[in-house]
This record gives sequence, C-alpha cells and structure tokens, in this order.
Amino acid sequence: MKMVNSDQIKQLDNIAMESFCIPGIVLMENAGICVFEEVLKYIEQKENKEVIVVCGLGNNGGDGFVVARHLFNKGIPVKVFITGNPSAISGDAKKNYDIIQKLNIDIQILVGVNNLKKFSEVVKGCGLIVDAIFGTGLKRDVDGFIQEIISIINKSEKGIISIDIPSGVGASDGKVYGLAVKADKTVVLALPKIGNINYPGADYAGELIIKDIGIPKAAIKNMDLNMNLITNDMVKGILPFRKRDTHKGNFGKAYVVAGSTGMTGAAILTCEAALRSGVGLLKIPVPQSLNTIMETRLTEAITVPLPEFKKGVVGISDFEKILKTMEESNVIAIGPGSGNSRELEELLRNILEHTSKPIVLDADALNSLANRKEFLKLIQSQTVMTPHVGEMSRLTELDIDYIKNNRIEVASEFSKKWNVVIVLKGARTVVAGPNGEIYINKTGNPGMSTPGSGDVLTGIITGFIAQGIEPIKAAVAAVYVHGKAGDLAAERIGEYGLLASDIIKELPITIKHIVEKIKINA
Ligand SMILES: NC(=O)C1=CN([C@@H]2O[C@H](COP(=O)(O)OP(=O)(O)OC[C@H]3O[C@@H](n4cnc5c(N)ncnc54)[C@H](O)[C@@H]3O)[C@@H](O)[C@H]2O)[C@@H](O)CC1
Ligand SMILES: Nc1ncnc2c1ncn2[C@@H]1O[C@H](COP(=O)(O)OP(=O)(O)O)[C@@H](O)[C@H]1O
Ligand SMILES: [K+]
Repeated sequence: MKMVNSDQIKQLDNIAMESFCIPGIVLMENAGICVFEEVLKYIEQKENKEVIVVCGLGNNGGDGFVVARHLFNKGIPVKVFITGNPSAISGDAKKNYDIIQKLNIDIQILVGVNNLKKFSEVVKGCGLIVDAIFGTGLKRDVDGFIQEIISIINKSEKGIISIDIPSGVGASDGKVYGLAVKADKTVVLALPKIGNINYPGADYAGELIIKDIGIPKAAIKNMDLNMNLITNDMVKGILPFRKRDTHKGNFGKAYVVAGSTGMTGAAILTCEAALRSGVGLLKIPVPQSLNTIMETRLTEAITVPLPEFKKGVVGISDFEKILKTMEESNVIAIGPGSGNSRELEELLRNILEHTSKPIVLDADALNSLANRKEFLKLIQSQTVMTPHVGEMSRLTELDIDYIKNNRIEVASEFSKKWNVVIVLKGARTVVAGPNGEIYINKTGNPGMSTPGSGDVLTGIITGFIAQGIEPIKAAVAAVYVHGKAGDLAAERIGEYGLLASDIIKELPITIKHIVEKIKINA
C-alpha cells in the first residue's frame, strides 16, 4: 500500500479535484462519513453516547463539522468546540461550518482560560471525543493554548478518535510537535501518512483504520509514489507458488558464512531460519573445531569443515574452499556471529571481488565494511545489507540519534550511494532500494529486541533469495514475515521471555497463513 507525506497527500487531493473533477467538498463529506461510521460503532456499545468534536480552523476541522452534522441528524447528542476564531475558517470547511450553524448544533468557541474550564467540565460528561484539531496541515509546534486543550483531552480517560492523524503528530515524519492527542483509534483518510506509521507518532495513533474517501486509484498511480507500507497482500504476491512436481533443487542453494567460537548460536539461528523459510539446500563452512557442535545442532544443513588457520573462525585462508561452494550457491549470507577479525575482512574483500551472486551482509560483515570502507565500492547491486542503527552509524559515521530521527532518508541515501538494498532494522524497519523505492514494515514487537533476532532475519532473507526472489522483494517479504512470526510468538508466550528461536518456530505457520491469506490473530 502506498504511503504519503503531507505534500504528497495535498498533491493527490488536488489531482482528484482538478484532473478527476471531484469537488473537495465531496472528499470532505466522504472523509466525515467514514469517521462518523467509526464513531457510531464506538458509541453503540457505550451507555454514554454524548460526543464532543474538537475542531481546528483547517480542513481537518472541516471533516469534524461533517461528523458532527451526521451525528446530529441521527439524534446523537453532539457538541462542537472550535480551537480558535471561526472567522479564519475558509473553503469547504467554512461551508460545513455554515451548515452546522444553520442546524443549530451546539458550537462553542475555545478562546481564553475560562473557556478551557468549561471545556474541561463538558469533557467530563461526554462519552467520546473526536479529535479534528490538526491533520496533515500541522506546520510548527502546537501553541500553548492548544496544548492545554490537548492535555485536557488526553487526561479525560474518554474514548478518543482522531481524524487522519492524532493532532500534534507531524504527518511527514511522525514527530510530536510539542504535545499530541493520544488516540484510541485513528481513522486514516485515503492513504497512510508517514506520521501514522513512524515512531514516536505511531504510539499516539491507537488502532489504525484506513478508509477510502473516493480518491481515484488512477490519481494515486499518476503520482508515482515511492513510499510503501508492507502488507500481507504484497508479501503474498512476492512468495513464489510451489508447484506440486518438484525436488529440492527447485528451491535454491544457500551458503551461510557465519559463527565462530562463542557465537555458534548466531550461525545456527541464521541457518535454521533459512531452512524454515523454504530453502532447498543449505551449506555452512565450519572451522574444524566447531564442526561437531554445528552437525549436532543443524540436522538438515550440510557443514563443510575447514582446516583452522586461526582457531574457531572462518577467514581468508579458507577462501579457495569457500569459493568452490559459493559458485554452486544461489545466495551467500555473511556475518552473523563471524567475529571481528582481519581474516574475515580479507575474506569479505575476496568474496565481494569474486562473485556477482546475491549476497546478504549482516553483523560482523557490516562491521568489517565499517572498518574497511574502501571495500564498499566492491559491492554489487544484488547485495542486501541489514544494519541496525548502531551498525548504520559505524558505516556512515552519522550520529545514532540523527539516524533514529531520519531513518527513511539515511537508508535511502546509503542505498542509492552504494547501489545496494538497505534493511535498516528496528521498530518500523525500513527497506530502501537504489531506485529510491522505500518499504516500511509495521509487523514486530519489543519482544523481538532479543539476542539473535537479527540473525533470524538474515536467514529468512537468504532463504527467500535462494528461492529465486529478487533481493529487494526478498528483503521486503522477509521483514514482514519475521515481524509477523515475532507477533505470533508474542501472542502465544508474551514478549518478556520471547527468544529468537521462538520466532523461528512460528515461521512455517506464519508463511502458511500469508500464502493462504488467513488472518493471523496477532
Ligand atoms: N481536499 C482536501 O485537501 C481534503 C482534506 N481533508 C482533511 O484536511 C486535512 C488537511 O487540512 P489542512 O491542510 O487545512 O490542514 P489542517 O486542518 O491539518 O490544519 C491546518 C490549519 O492549522 C493551522 N496550523 C498549522 N499548524 C499550526 C500550529 N502549530 N498551531 C496553530 N495552528 C496551526 C494552519 O494555519 C491551518 O489553518 C487532512 O488531514 C484531512 O483531515 C479531507 O477533508 C479530505 C479532503
Ligand atoms: N520493538 C520492535 N518492534 C519491531 N521489531 C523489532 C523490535 N525490536 C527489535 N525488532 C527486530 O528484531 C531484530 C533485531 O535485530 P538485531 O538488532 O540485529 O539483533 P541481534 O544482533 O541480537 O540479532 C530486527 O529485525 C528488528 O527490526
Ligand atoms: K486530527
């Protein structure tokens, strides 16, 4: 599903109005009706049916007037509060304001401290608050008076439904501009805004309900939008159909260069995740002294024991043997638990120089690249890199906080600069491709902030690429599946004790449900 920032949604509204002749007031009516329907659903189950609609002076407020009119027409008690002088209301919002005035709906203007006291009292008696103060037009920090209004709303302990985006959250970045409404539900109009998905704003949205307000699909297509929210349908479309008449050669061969003394677990998690993602054959080079443990733990993988030039690590001295297996594989993953060593750096350089096969670079492979930035220019376009913000900081020498606050831009710029697919991990993982395409993932939970969780993701990406999926699509599908499996694990056992191996256990059923399009209750 396409995602937009505030300029893009404005442009899209304009295309709908100018190129498709849909009057703005029709879009506003549709928007208001969508929210009205959600309000009805909410108050149906409540005893106190009084609704307060708090409206700003822009079009978000205009949507609020439409909601108030429909509630009034249905005989539901409704009061409208306006957060400033109504003489500033214009355009379609003004038309809707005029209508509710003519209907004699209870409208109160919020200016001055005394008014706030009264607002507080009315809030105490209502059943639900509709937040229509700011939508995608929020430009600067919310001023003090409106912050007080938001604070009363947030402290009310009433149900809160926000229109389009919680007021105070920036639509283009998800930042909180001073103070924001903490909603139970947000009815998102037309397409999700970045601020509905990105943290910290996403924490304010509650349940997201995305509603079609009648903007034609052709208008969305015309816009050539580059930002996407990863959905179940998108992933279902990526995962290949499994024919009946097959053998394991049909599902690819993966080669995983991972693990070292003290970190065999990382290699095991990566390999198991790749196997549970459907790969046909998996080989792993293993320092001789670690072969027994790998063979014992990895029943289905093939280990390739190597003489140890440096005890317990795979490095440059093993390159000739590694090259041979690499040539038979469809994809190579490098880095989980490999350890930081000069041997690994040189091995990585040789692998990058000698193959045009898809490569997944994670963990210590990323650290090697951070140490030896001159190797970055050896990277070929089929490469996927999976940094978390710490690794991204080492690779780019950008401040961690800067990366956290600019995840999309940082991932996209790095991807374009080095012609690689970047998977910038974390809550709301960003997948960025060299042509400027961006995919944001909403699945996953804090239970996945656990050791080895990233190794599992590397295994899934590797398993999918082995099965013939183009690297960027494999990354998109993998981050969604990984998060969804984590959500299923959290649903079963909770977030506290969730281990990376629990994510792997849920992979088969997660993929089954996506492919068969069964809604997973997690
Ligand atoms: N045709 C359209 O453009 C449609 C717009 N729709 C609604 O319109 C919204 C966007 O409307 P607008 O662009 O009018 O913007 P908003 O209604 O979000 O707010 C803009 C108003 O708030 C003021 N403002 C911005 N930041 C402020 C701050 N920090 N403190 C005080 N005042 C501030 C602006 O000067 C302007 O008057 C969407 O979110 C959606 O709810 C829908 O009605 C569908 C159709
Ligand atoms: N709060 C969260 N919400 C969603 N996903 C998360 C969350 N915390 C962690 N994850 C996911 O878990 C994985 C953690 O990977 P990483 O930081 O590399 O851990 P490790 O190095 O221990 O394997 C990433 O894919 C990340 O997106
Ligand atoms: K709002």
